[in-house]
Amino acid sequence: MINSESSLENASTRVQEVVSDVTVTAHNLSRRFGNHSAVRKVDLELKRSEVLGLLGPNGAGKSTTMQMLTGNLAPTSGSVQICGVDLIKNPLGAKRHIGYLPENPPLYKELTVDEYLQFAARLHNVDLSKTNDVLIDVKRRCGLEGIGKRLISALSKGFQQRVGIAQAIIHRPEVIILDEPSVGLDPNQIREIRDLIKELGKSCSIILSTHNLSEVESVCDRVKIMNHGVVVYSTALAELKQKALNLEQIFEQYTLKNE
Ligand SMILES: Nc1ncnc2c1ncn2[C@@H]1O[C@H](COP(=O)(O)OP(=O)(O)OP(=O)(O)O)[C@@H](O)[C@H]1O
Repeated sequence: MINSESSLENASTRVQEVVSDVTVTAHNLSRRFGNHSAVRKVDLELKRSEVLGLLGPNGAGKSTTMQMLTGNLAPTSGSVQICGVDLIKNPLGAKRHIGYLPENPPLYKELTVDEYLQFAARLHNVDLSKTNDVLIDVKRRCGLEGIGKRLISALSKGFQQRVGIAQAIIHRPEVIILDEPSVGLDPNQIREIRDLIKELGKSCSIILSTHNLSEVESVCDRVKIMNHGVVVYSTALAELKQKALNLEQIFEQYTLKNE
């Protein structure tokens, strides 16, 4: 009896752990623009410390999906839960757990890095008395030490992207959503941004969108390929490796055949 009770307790603890381990759940997510179906019936689940890549050609529906996952665009149908909070019923509660870098980072380039990050901290309700410490920490994490007084307009594209990521993580969200984080960067900047994403992925859940297969292979644990608004393929990268499958061939197979 004692054994079965304790095993019940253990099972219940395990269930709680499994439940709390999931940070993002999207079910049946769809979005129409007039008659055009931009995203159809996307299901998605993300765990802590997992990096998910959304891969797809132009117009596949990646940005639309991310805008719905971050509460920036209302879905036509479907549901999203962020850390157990329903994004549609409780948007403010859910958004507290999300950091978002949109395709066009919302930078005020006439501000210095520090001024902009202070502004971002206010927007994310960071405790005023902690702002200085938070800025020091986020600049360290994003490799922005020593450039707090520089105007954002004077920074390279790679450093501007770091500032964009810094504003997304300033409130230490559990879920980070990055829309094409390395687009327009040179190879060195791409490597640095990927290293940063890998580092962030150790403690957060990350969803990133990209056209770049090598980006998925170097930073993601799982990939979903989208085409014409639908998830057409989904796998763990470890499984691809184990089966010696080639992501480029799979991408072509699932995105070219319906062109
Ligand atoms: N506000 C909008 N109004 C009308 N159509 C839209 C709108 N936003 C996106 N679309 C359409 O929805 C489809 C999906 O677009 P989306 O930007 O999500 O694709 P994507 O995969 O992110 O593409 P890209 O890689 O080029 O950024 C496209 O056909 C696009 O034209």
